[in-house]
Amino acid sequence: MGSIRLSAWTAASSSPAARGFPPSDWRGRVRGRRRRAHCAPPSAPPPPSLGASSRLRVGTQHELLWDCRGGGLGGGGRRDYAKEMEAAVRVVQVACTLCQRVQDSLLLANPAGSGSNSGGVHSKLDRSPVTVADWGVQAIVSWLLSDFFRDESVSIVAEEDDQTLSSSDGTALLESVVAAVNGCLVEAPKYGLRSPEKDLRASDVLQAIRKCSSAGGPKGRFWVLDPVDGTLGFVRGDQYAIALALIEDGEVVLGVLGCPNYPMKKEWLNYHQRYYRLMSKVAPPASGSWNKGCVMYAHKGCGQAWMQPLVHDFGMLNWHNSREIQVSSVSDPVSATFCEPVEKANSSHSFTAGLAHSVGLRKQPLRVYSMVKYAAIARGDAEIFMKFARAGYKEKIWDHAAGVVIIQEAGGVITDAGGCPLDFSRGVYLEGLDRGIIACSGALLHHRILEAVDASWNSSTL
Ligand SMILES: Nc1ncnc2c1ncn2[C@@H]1O[C@H](COP(=O)(O)O)[C@@H](OP(=O)(O)O)[C@H]1O
Ligand SMILES: [Mg+2]
Repeated sequence: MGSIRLSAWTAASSSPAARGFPPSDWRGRVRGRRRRAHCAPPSAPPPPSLGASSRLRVGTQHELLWDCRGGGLGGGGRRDYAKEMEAAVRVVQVACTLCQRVQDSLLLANPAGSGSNSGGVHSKLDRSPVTVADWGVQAIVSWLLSDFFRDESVSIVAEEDDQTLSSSDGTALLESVVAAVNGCLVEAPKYGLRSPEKDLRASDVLQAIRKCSSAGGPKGRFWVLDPVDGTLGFVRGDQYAIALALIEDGEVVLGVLGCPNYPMKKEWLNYHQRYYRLMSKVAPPASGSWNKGCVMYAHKGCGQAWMQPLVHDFGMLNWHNSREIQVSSVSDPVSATFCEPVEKANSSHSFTAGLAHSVGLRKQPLRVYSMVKYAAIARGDAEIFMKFARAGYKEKIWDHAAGVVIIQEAGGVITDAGGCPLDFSRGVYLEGLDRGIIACSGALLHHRILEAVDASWNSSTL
């Protein structure tokens, strides 16, 4: 089982970030594979004082989440995506509930969380795990978004397809997915959403899953969903995320990250881990008994990112519980913490160890499953995220879209290793990605990591 060192999380500052703009020699300057010749410098978020006055309004079903001046309706012609954000946050909250229930039952069936094929964990063609939660989340997100935007066509790019469920071997699995979906949709009103008039049938669920077959691209608007990001963490009772983003004309305009095992305060992580390990041995923990997770969200150009607790079993979604998040102000490598995937098959631990050494990072890396790493950077729990996949691996847009916009709006910087913004306009893959992904709380650290990559790339085995 992969290591997770959440208990080692240090008290990195979450005070307002020192947000430098990228240095002037920002453009891709590197040799090496996958290098793009030119790219625009990454867009830096506006300082918070420049028109980012926000307030939460609570009221009708379609209330605004905030008034992001300058980016709001009628403000400089840019849309504020309030309706879309409202829908996305509510829908991700429902999805988190579904995931928590499925994870609880998986752990009850298999307390060791070995990730084996028993207890409802199945294998995809690439041998990665998939569970009822992956299909269940995809079905409810598809159904709820389509219902929320009744008059508009909703286009979704998402990770799962319906082949396994539609096959003759998939009947029992499909039944489990349908039960999980209906069990959550019936509670949609407490999240401010509509329930279906009657339970969805298997064919409705399959149709909702199938509907998520958009191929993305440079034009138009589509949602991007990773129903359970970090499935390995999910089946091991560890961190995972539900990631939903909206892309318009190739740009991520809003992102929502549901992190059901990532508490509102990092100090609670320790407690969560111990509690969960203990409880999963004796009985399924009542998901609603305490607020163990959070949902983060941001929209492009607002200069702000937000976090709210998960809605628990006896609660209702309440926007007043949201609070602003910001990246860490730490810019000294000695005090900085970097995170990376748990699985070294997903990112070279040896290469990042070399980078860490040359930049002067002293702390042990935090190895965390899923886009919770993006959440950690956005909230100031860590300063750096690095991912260097093996040559030939193509990163998918759903693994990054939501996290990228949340980090940027919280004050961070994220690019590929050549300093170019990630390109979400070219289908389901991040085509043209130069070597790896680097996210930092500030431009200074980011610049130093890029330089270290340049200096060590040619002698690496990547
Ligand atoms: N060989 C590989 N190299 C890099 N990333 C990979 C990979 N195989 C899978 N991944 C991606 O890494 C994600 C998990 O991220 P992490 O390693 O940070 O926890 C997976 O998301 P899913 O779990 O949604 O499939 C998957 O998209
Ligand atoms: Mg993923």
